[in-house]
Amino acid sequence: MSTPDAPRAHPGPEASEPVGLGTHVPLDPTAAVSIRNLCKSFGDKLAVGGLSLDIPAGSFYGIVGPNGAGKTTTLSMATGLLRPDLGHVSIHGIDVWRSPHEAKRLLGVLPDGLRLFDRLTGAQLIAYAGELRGLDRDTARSRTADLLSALGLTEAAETLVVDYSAGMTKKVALASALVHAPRVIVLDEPFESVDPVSAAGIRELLTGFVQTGGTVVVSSHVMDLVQRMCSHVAVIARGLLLASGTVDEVRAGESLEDRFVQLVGGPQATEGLSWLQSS
Ligand SMILES: Nc1ncnc2c1ncn2[C@@H]1O[C@H](COP(=O)(O)OP(=O)(O)OP(=O)(O)O)[C@@H](O)[C@H]1O
Repeated sequence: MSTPDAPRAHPGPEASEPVGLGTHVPLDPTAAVSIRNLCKSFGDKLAVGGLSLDIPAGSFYGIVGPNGAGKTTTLSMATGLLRPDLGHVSIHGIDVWRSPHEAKRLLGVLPDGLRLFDRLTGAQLIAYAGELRGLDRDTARSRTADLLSALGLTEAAETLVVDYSAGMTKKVALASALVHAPRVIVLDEPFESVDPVSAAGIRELLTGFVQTGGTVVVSSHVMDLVQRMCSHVAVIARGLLLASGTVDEVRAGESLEDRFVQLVGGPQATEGLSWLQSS
């Protein structure tokens, strides 16, 4: 069996066949996140069709794929938010669906489209999230102040979350996911709606987390960002894993964006939109 951070596949440009670990390979307890044969359908729609992946501890792992590829569904199942039809996931060796409380203690999750208690102030929301995760009040408050400062939200600490902009809401949700000091942070599109300065601050925070041994898993559509920020990447499409490994292994000498387009298929034809041409 290959090591957790070995490349899982290097399919050629013509290949878009699913790759990955066989369903018989057991969960890897040394991986930060180990996923085996995850499947999920919504009615007739197969969203995730048997996906297996090991995310090494200490990696900054990007999950990329076109719209509707199954990224959110996979991350939701991997973090205990959505029950899989089939398959297993462990976080540092703890089975997410057999021991959800234990596994969730290790996880900080920023889901896509998260609903927050937006009638609380930013400071109240983060401290509340900390207390829900078992922190005592003083620790929750002092970590809240640290996070507000790190994310540039100190001035908005006493503002109701309902009055936050989209980017500020994203940042306060991120702070709420970090306050209990998880070992693995999973973020679905964390930079959406976030201005470039705030995005740089979030990147710095996440990079620092990885440097101290934590693991970050992030889904994104921005290939350039993933190429610069992540150590590893998995490409998924149609609910299947197409390639995974270190960013350099997956992009194989090309830009990640070019490699991504080769793997998932070229741009959609726009000939049918001739009526949209201005001349
Ligand atoms: N609750 C749901 N009910 C029905 N279909 C769903 C549901 N959630 C996801 N799907 C379908 O499953 C497929 C995968 O969706 P998912 O949201 O996981 O993709 P994604 O890769 O995160 O997409 P995007 O990049 O656009 O956010 C899509 O075809 C989507 O329409």
